[in-house]
Amino acid sequence: MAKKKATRPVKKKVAKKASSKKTAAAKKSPVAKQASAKKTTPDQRLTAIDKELVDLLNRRVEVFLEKVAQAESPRKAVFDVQDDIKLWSLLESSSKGPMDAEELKAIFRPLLNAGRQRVRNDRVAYLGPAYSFTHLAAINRFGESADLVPVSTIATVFEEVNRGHVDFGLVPIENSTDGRIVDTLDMFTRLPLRICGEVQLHVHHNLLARCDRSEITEIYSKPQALSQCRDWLAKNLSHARLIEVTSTSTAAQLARDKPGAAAVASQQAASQYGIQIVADCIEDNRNNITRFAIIGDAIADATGHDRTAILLQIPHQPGSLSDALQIFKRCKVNLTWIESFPLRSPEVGYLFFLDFEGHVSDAKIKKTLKELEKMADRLEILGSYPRSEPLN
Ligand SMILES: O=C(O)C(=O)C[C@]1(C(=O)O)C=C[C@@H](O)C=C1
Repeated sequence: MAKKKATRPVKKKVAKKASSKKTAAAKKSPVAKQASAKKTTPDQRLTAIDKELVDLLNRRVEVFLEKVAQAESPRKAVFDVQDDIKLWSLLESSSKGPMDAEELKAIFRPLLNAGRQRVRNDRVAYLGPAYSFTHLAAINRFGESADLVPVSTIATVFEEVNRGHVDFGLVPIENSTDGRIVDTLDMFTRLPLRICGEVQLHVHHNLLARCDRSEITEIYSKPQALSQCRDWLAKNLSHARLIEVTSTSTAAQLARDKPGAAAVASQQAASQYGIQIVADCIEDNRNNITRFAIIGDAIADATGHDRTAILLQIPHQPGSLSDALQIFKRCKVNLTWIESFPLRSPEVGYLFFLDFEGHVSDAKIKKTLKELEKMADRLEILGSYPRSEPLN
């Protein structure tokens, strides 16, 4: 008897608690209401979840804007690194699956940016220092009033975007004389970032020095810039040592500071760092064009004049690449670029970077991607964005 008396109320209490929880949840959330009303179909429940998510996402942005408006230092509150750290650890500790923290972070990152973009200018990381060609491309695209942030390597541009420290990054991707920019393509294989635009720039190189041409013993520049002027340098300064650095503007700073040093760099770098132009337009190909990629989370709408970029891994066996290319032929899609990379050991085979005319929302691009997907070991869409014309 005593046992029964002791257990019954406990059972009742548990049952009461569970049912009161249910009622509270049902009152709070339409999704919970739908879930508890067992008659709904999965489609109806998905629609209800989506509606609730739309409201919650908008509310999160609104509350974020409220927090910024009330902060003592709004500028600091817009990007408070502690907020991100707190959120990432919440995602790690509270996700019960099926999504893991990394997948959730990929969803939350654009949500954080959506709030941040509403209260300030775009922050754009570029390969610096100031007046590198990437800086000139960034000024062309984002204007002088954007918050342009110089960083020292291409990898850092990617990392800054990936961490959400900036809205966009600008990196060189391809040059008409020298081909692919390996550091950039390699970063696309490492981080899940999108290409959301491109800028093409006519690149004119100059020889900058604070001494006479005959006194130059060393010439600094980025390997790509030295390569774009290879013939001119061999013909005119064969005695000087060529030294590779991370950018043309880093080279200009060295030419300013080191006796006997020269740089291959932009005309704007010469005036910024107070160095004479010893020779101008020294690029071997007068039509020297570099294409830069704008990386970020934004998805560009179709314009009818677009480009799509993908990463493709196909089985490492005879005929695979030919089969993949046949798909482009069959779907009448014009391929604009293809590059291959050996896979990282211990994997054997190649990863291909391709870009082609069209937008992911075009019927024939959808068909191409569907066909490629059937044969691919890995297919990632890096982005669809408007094609640009070269700027001077
Ligand atoms: O070093 C710079 O100024 C850059 O912006 C990089 C870079 C490149 O890597 O391609 C950009 C344009 C020119 O082709 C030369 C150098």
